[in-house]
Amino acid sequence: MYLKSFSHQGIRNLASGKFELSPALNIVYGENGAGKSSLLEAICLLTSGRSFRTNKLDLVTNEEATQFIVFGQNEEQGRFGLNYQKKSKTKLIKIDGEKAKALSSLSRIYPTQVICPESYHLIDSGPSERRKYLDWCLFHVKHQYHSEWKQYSANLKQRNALLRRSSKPDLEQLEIWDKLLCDSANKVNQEREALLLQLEQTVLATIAQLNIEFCDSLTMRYYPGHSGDLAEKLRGNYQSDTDSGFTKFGPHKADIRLKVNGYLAKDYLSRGQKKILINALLLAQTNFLKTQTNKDSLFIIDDFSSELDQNNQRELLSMLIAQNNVQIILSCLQLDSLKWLEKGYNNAHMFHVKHGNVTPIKSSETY
Ligand SMILES: Nc1ncnc2c1ncn2[C@@H]1O[C@H](COP(=O)(O)OP(=O)(O)OP(=O)(O)O)[C@@H](O)[C@H]1O
Repeated sequence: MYLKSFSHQGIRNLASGKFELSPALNIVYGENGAGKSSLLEAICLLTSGRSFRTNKLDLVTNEEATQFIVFGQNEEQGRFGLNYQKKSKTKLIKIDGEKAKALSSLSRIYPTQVICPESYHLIDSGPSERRKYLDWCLFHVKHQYHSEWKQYSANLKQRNALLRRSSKPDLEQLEIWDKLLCDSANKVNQEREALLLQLEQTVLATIAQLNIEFCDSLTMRYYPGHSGDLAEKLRGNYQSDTDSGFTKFGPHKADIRLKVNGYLAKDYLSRGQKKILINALLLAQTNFLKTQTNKDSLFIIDDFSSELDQNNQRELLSMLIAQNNVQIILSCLQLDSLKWLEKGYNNAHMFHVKHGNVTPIKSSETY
């Protein structure tokens, strides 16, 4: 299954448009400021309900427009889309003529991976990016996980509300909420830990396929957001949790400890090496998903040539193309850097972007 066609209206500097996509490789090219990232962002909004550049949808909406609309079509769902209204801040999601409540119904259709300058947060930033990485897999692989996580979040919210009610801990009430929180935390931790063990094997296999020797010794370990027993940890911190009005320990603070040669990847690897590892981590997720659920993925790569050197670009793109389960949409400034692809850029669908206008171009005319 792949995204066959895509249409957009009211997105940043882009003029409205509709075009057909290739199930394999799609190349978006054009000068700086033409609108390439905006186009990729629009596709990402359709397939994940989110932008990879901002969480403020007002910024994505054309400055003179009151709304944006993105629509796509595939064989299974028919037409599906997202409409955002700037004034009321409402999002309307439609899948095959039916209204859907949550953005998650869009992201279930196409598991979407994005490689962009912000992807590097996965290694360099705090734990939340790594939790997202793990939860992304769980979301697509284990359907019950979404409700288990929602249950944990609801319990956490209640406990935090209780902490804020008074400057003295309400011991009786806290005990009740701790029990519920620990039960739901156990479920979340068990799912995450089990999945990470499996995922680590796929990551190592992908690293071997991509010949990333500096990552031979990579380990991925789950840290559940506390040491020792969670119930005890919570009990030992009643006063400090009440002072801050926030629960300090639990799966909402979990992390994946990524280590190479025994050191944290963020402290040990060079910037270039981190980029290569992140690509392998994302590619591994895609492979994992295929083996677990038979689902195909969409891979969005923004500003392809600036992110990796020529050799690594080739390794990554060749491997993505060889997957057969990945639809690729990449943007670049110039096509020269992709001339190593087979004649006609592997029959890619090509899109030239100029001053916000997207024009499909025959690949044979540009090669
Ligand atoms: N809400 C908006 N409304 C109208 N135009 C916008 C809006 N947000 C950004 N722009 C403009 O859209 C243009 C396209 O930006 P975009 O980042 O998509 O370009 P790009 O082709 O990816 O450029 P680069 O190669 O330099 O990364 C920019 O000139 C930007 O100022």
